[in-house]
Amino acid sequence: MRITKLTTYRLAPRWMFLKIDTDEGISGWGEPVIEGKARSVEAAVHEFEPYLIGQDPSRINDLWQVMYRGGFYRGGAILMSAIAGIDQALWDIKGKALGAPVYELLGGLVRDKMKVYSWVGGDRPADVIRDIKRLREGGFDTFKMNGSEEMGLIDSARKVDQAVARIAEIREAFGHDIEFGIDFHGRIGAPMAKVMLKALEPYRPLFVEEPVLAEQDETYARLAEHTAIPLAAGERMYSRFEFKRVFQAGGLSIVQPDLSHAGGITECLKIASMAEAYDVALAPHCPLGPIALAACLQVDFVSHNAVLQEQSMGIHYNQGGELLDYVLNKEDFHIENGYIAPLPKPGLGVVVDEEKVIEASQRAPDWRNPLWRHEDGSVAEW
Ligand SMILES: O=C(O)[C@H](O)[C@@H](O)[C@@H](O)[C@H](O)CO
Ligand SMILES: [Mg+2]
Repeated sequence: MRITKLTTYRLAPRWMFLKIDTDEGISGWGEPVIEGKARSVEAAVHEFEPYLIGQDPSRINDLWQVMYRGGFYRGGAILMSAIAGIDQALWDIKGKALGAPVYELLGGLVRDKMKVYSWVGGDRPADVIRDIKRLREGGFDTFKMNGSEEMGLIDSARKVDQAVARIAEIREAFGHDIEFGIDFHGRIGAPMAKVMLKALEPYRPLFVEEPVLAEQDETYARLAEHTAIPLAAGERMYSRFEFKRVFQAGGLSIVQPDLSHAGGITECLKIASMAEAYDVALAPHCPLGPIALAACLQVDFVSHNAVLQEQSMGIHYNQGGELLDYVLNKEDFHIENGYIAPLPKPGLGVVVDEEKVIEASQRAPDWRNPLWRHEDGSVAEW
């Protein structure tokens, strides 16, 4: 079998799908994207074409190394996302060619069902309690929400208290019938992270995510010494070479590689195994589309340390497109009591509605993340 063609489709809300065709009529789908920079990833995917066209798609390990090492310069959000989507599509082809779901090719299931959580609230969260009530009716008992709005490197007790009061209210409304993680998007620097974690501790969140930015990963170990709350990060780390630093330094209890950002299934399996050796849990990041989610699930279902799976149903980013809009086998993605079963179909397990994808890609918006500024006019982390 030989690779004949790579076709990319940018789609609402902020996704990109990749279709890889072969000369034997089997095609695979991947989702290479960085939110807000879809066109850059698209260019990177097509720059890999000369390395891929005419090659045997079954040699995923070799093609991965060719893409990673063959260009001299490597790593980073754009290149690793391009490799990620290509890698997913190659696994999809392999599974379809062999007539088996990818998790079977990886040694088989390590669990029967995977815990998923739901996002609640937006970037400036309000009405969270009402939304949690609604989502609980759909079976969810685990949630993630943003922890604060913009915060200065040194900021007021008032701002900390505001953020904490909301969490306190949620805990009081639901007691320990629900679990929630709090995502700070790196909005608080190291000095305020210490204050915030201490104030949040009595409310026992499941985890606190990106209390500080990934580029300050040396801080995680110090923060972890001051808090009993498990710390999570990883959506902005792109390879095992970056993850190795946080494993060695310690501090993270949960790593969150993104299957569409960190080199795909091939790379994330390795990151998952490294995490297991350090007793660190895995919770793949996935505020993206169905192919990205299917790729995450392949890794979850073969990784003993996978504890939680993010998914984007109803997420505030999904404006103009929902998780299953381009999926024909929607029933396979059914979530029951907060769990999803292994996707049964060969390959990644997603039957893509290609006609709809082609049609919708004609009017794809260019999603951009908001630019926030502090009161004094300086740029804030969003
Ligand atoms: O944990 C999450 O889902 C993320 O922090 C998510 O909110 C962002 O990564 C967003 O996708 C950036 O455009
Ligand atoms: Mg996050």
